[in-house]
Amino acid sequence: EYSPTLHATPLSSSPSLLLSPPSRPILSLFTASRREKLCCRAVSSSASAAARMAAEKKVQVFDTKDDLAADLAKYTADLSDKFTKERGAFTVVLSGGSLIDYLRKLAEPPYLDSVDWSKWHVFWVDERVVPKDHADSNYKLAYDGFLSKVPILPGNVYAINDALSAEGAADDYETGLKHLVKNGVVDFSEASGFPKFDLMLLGMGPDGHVASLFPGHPLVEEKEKWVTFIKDSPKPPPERITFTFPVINSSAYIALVVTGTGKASAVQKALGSSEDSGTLPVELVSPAGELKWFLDKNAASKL
Ligand SMILES: O=C(O)[C@H](O)[C@@H](O)[C@H](O)[C@H](O)COP(=O)(O)O
Repeated sequence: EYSPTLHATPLSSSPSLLLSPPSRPILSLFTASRREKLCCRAVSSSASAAARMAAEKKVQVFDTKDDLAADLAKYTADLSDKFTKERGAFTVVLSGGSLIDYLRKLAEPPYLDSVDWSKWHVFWVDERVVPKDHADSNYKLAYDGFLSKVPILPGNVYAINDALSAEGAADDYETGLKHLVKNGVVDFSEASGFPKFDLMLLGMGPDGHVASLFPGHPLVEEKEKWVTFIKDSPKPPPERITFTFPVINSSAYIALVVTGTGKASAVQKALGSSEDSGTLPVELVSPAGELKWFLDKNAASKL
């Protein structure tokens, strides 16, 4: 049995969420519709270890945000089919931020009907410690922009227990994950000793943070916990819970979705042949499985 405290509030009994206006993508900002792969190749040819790692990364740059969203939807739907067939379940980990908007095409044909949504289990790589109907809640962001538009079972949506403190919510989430690993819903990596999610959808901040793992913060070094908490996040709100790097890096697939000029320097550090590479949290994203970067041309402008 799943841990009841890990279950999201049933969506149908959450009137404040149902009444919230859906967050709509501002499509008019994205003018071009022609899809153009500016690059779909390994970046870097230097002989250093870091460059070799970069060369193994898959990087795709899209001309428009709409093109990125179309490809991300196909990528996610293909993995949903694969894991549904292989494991009978598909575990998907969401971030907050702009990522949710890029999932919008999954809630449209053909995916709305072709994806077996009943097999989806949805988690958060990080969550702000606020009520689920609060404007800062990553759950609310995902519900308004994605979850309310697709038939995922409410019992398969694992939000934090928002009645607890940051520390309590992190412990509770980790305990819930342990149950889900035990009953086989979430896969387990024998190699790392950490849960192995099928697909993690990550965003990145302009400072190179992923999840709520910020540059220079000791949480970046966490090696034992699955889920931990932060009370001094430099990005508001300050109190959050977050998956740790060992969990992130045990994933079967990670999509890093990064757009906008404000991210170009961090992208350059992570993927280019920059001298001071290795200092950003995003550079520690190095899964046992596949890592694919989805960039728009602005984020890729310094490569
Ligand atoms: O809760 C959060 O704050 C997010 O999970 C965070 O890690 C986010 O993914 C990045 O900050 C990128 O956000 P943007 O894509 O909005 O820049």
